[in-house]
Amino acid sequence: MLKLIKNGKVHAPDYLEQKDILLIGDKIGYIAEQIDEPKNFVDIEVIDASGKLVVPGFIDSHVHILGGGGEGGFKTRTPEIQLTDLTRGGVTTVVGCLGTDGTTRSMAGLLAKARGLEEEGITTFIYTGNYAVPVRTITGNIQDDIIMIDKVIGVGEIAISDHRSAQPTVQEITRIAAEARVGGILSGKAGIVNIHVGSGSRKVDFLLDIAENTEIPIKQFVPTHMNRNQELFEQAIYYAKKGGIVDFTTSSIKKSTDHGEVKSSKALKRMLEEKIDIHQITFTSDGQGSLPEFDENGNYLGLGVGKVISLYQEVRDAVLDEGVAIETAIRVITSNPADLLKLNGKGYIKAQYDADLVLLNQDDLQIDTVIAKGQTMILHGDILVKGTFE
Ligand SMILES: CC(C)C[C@H](NC(=O)C[C@H](N)C(=O)O)C(=O)O
Ligand SMILES: [Zn+2]
Ligand SMILES: [Zn+2]
Repeated sequence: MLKLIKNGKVHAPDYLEQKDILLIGDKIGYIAEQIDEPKNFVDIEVIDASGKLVVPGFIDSHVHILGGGGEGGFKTRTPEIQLTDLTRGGVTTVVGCLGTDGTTRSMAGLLAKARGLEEEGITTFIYTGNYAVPVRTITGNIQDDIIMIDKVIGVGEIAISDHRSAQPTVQEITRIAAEARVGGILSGKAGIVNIHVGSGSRKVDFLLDIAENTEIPIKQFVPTHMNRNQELFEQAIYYAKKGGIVDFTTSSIKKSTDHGEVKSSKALKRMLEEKIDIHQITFTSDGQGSLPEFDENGNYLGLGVGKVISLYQEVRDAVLDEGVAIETAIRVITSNPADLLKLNGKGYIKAQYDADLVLLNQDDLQIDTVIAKGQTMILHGDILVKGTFE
């Protein structure tokens, strides 16, 4: 199947100005000043991108695709994701994870859901484990999961500094990172440890300790929710200046009880003002994850549900409200997760890369068209492909 995307302003994320892009099957074939349909040739679908920006498909590297939650009892177990929850947010690659509940949500279920979404048209990966330590794997061993199961790219989300964590020791987190790292090395994967950072006073002290006192590189960890309250966000700046990766959660509880969360778009702006390298920053949505609230004694107050749609909304706010350049801001949901998680063929508009693209209206930066693995999922605002049960 051939698709020709004409006249778009391309942010690959580097700005390539106006280019035509020829998609060949599920790959980007050619990018050139001008590509015209030959006469008397096979059928080519032409998409006119005049007045549009063309950017790489978005990567949401922390989504509870199987559903999550449960912190308020069984009725608060959140619903699993549907395909268009992802594609409406421009997401063409997702990394699924489990959270607090590793009993009624299993790794087998997470892998099956990831495979289901892949069959429905997007690219999926998963982290093995959930909040708990020891890590509940598929094969019984972290290294074996990463080496033997294609979709497993690392471990997570492992909870620290949280009243819902397993209260792991630094040694336990070190051992998990060591196993993930070697599993990654032996399989050509990132072997990243996705760390859930709670509201506890120890913040990411564990990770600074490990980076300081072991051979584990600081970039083996991706600590998420680093904008969940002001004091953690201040440490995020310090942690990034030590070379660490910082991930901000774009879904938000409106009235957060944690001394107020820092809106992701504002967090990004502040990090750039602090001269942090953009390549160390990612956004994830925590989609379908629960956003529970607890009082200072850890009593449950209520919960919301994360939304994938917030991922790009926060990037758009960073551009429109905080004055961050689009080719900078877009990196946090395209080339940065692709590079950090070693997602081959993802995150860039380049020949031979996967045909994952999003077209944005030039005037309001709203999502217009979404193409995943060469298939048009949304065209000029119309949803063309829905999930099996949508
Ligand atoms: C960052 C805050 C607002 C949300 C965050 N969500 C999760 O970690 C996922 C959730 N526990 C689940 O298992 O579905 C939290 O609970 O702290
Ligand atoms: Zn979390
Ligand atoms: Zn989560």
